[in-house]
Amino acid sequence: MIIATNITKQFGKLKALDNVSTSCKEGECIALIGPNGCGKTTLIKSILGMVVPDSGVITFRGKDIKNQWEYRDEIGYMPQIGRYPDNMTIGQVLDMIKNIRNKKTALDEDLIESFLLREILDKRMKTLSGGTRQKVSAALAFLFNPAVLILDEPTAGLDPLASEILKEKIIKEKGKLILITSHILSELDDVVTRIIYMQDGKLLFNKSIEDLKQDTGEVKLAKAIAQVMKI
Ligand SMILES: Nc1ncnc2c1ncn2[C@@H]1O[C@H](COP(=O)(O)OP(=O)(O)OP(=O)(O)O)[C@@H](O)[C@H]1O
Repeated sequence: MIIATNITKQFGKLKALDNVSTSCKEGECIALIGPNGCGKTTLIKSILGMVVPDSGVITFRGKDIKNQWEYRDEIGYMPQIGRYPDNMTIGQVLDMIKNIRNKKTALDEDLIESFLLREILDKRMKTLSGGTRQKVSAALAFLFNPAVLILDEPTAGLDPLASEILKEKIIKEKGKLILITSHILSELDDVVTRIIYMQDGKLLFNKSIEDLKQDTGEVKLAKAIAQVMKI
């Protein structure tokens, strides 16, 4: 569904992405992990067309995404830090995005309900706590029932109950392509089917969970990855 081939992106002297290649299929839930600054968000933003790679090709359903935008209709994106117009209320933000997307099919308002956002629709974005802002971002990512979900640190800032609600929602979306970055590996245990580990802009390994657990003899994802990193 998404294929990245030899993607390189340099910011000044820093190689944020160094010849990264990978492919992501429908139905996969891929965890993109690695230390701070290893290039995860840059890779995600390259897929979204928010960062233009210096070289390499990214295709979506077989079509080069360069200078394209329609493919983004099929993607729900939850950024690490959602930025919204300060003076707009949650309700106005939701309406604005609905207008921009102008989608005729049914909306998925599960998260609006389960995060109880409907009760605070008239709260202005500038007054929201970090976690509530994250809930708005999550609700927007799922709202248009996209075929692809790209979630950048989705549970950062969410309380345990909200994290669990979001995790349950991700599990419910099985069949879609889900790309998720997280530093909290224990959270990904029941969700993820494949792990991509990045370091210094390079893709260090790319393995299915079964292979990873079999290779290491570990059941817990965090321990399995720790084993691989020691080799
Ligand atoms: N627009 C930019 N201009 C300059 N440098 C950038 C820019 N965006 C990212 N970088 C740098 O590229 C590197 C990769 O950043 P990126 O945000 O992709 O890392 P990350 O793996 O997502 O990190 P984290 O886990 O902290 O979210 C970092 O060193 C970062 O400072």
